[in-house]
Amino acid sequence: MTTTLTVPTTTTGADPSATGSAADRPAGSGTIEIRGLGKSYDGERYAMRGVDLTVEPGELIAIVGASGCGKSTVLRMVAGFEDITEGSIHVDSVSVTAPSPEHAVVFQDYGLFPWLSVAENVAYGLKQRRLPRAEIRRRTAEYLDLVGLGRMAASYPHQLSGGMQQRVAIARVLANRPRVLLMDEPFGALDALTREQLQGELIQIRQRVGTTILFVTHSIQEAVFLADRVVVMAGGLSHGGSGHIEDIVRVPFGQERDVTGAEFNQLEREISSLVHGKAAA
Ligand SMILES: Nc1ncnc2c1ncn2[C@@H]1O[C@H](COP(=O)(O)OP(=O)(O)OP(=O)(O)O)[C@@H](O)[C@H]1O
Repeated sequence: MTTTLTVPTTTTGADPSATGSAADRPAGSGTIEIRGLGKSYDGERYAMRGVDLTVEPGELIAIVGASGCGKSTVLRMVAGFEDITEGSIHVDSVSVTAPSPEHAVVFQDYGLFPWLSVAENVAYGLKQRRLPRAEIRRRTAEYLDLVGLGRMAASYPHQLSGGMQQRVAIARVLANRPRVLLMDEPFGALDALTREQLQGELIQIRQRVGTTILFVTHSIQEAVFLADRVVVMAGGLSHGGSGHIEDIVRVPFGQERDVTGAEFNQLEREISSLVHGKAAA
């Protein structure tokens, strides 16, 4: 990947001209506080344990780590899909106990309803929430425009490429104006070029809406390219212990991130060493 894109270093300020963005919310919205979080699936062994993390409003945090260390478990617990065995999660001081459009997830497999048009997919959650029709129409158009699919509103998912389907999935979640956006390997099913393109688009979307994002990825390069901080998880049941946070690495780069740059590659290597438990190169 040779892309050089503009990335905000501190992103608490959403584009104030963006209508319906997180900028509409009071200052300080979009905080995730995770304290002493642990999960046991069998009531005996902990898949992950002792996870402490505060995500600031507007921040993009990437979670990386070897398979089985508990990345998705953490994300699913923040989403409210999994019971918390020990510890707590709060989003804007509200305890997470169940799924909610306030902390919605974009998954790798898009999850669109094939029998609904693109616009109907985006409108679906808004209808469930019984928003007024005019508001549903307005938001659907606004968020489809945000992801560059305003002209595809009447199409059906099978008529779209994988990248376009994932953009619809992002629009559908953002139309609910969530406090936090959770993404579990969202670009993992895409070819390399489309993945690169969607990474760039996520940066632009983020600049528009300013939503806090928690992003799980297997790609260290993707993490360093997108994130303000990279959470490195390690361990896990297959290593005879519990998954845990090994380190949290701040990405010190400014607005331009060149994935071919020496400093970028050095940080990738350092994070890779943390993931694989080796001394930094
Ligand atoms: N529903 C479940 N029931 C029992 N064990 C589970 C369940 N979900 C996950 N686990 C176990 O919890 C541990 C952490 O799984 P998790 O999917 O969170 O890891 P991960 O870091 O996201 O892995 P990967 O990178 O492979 O997606 C693994 O040992 C896994 O087998």
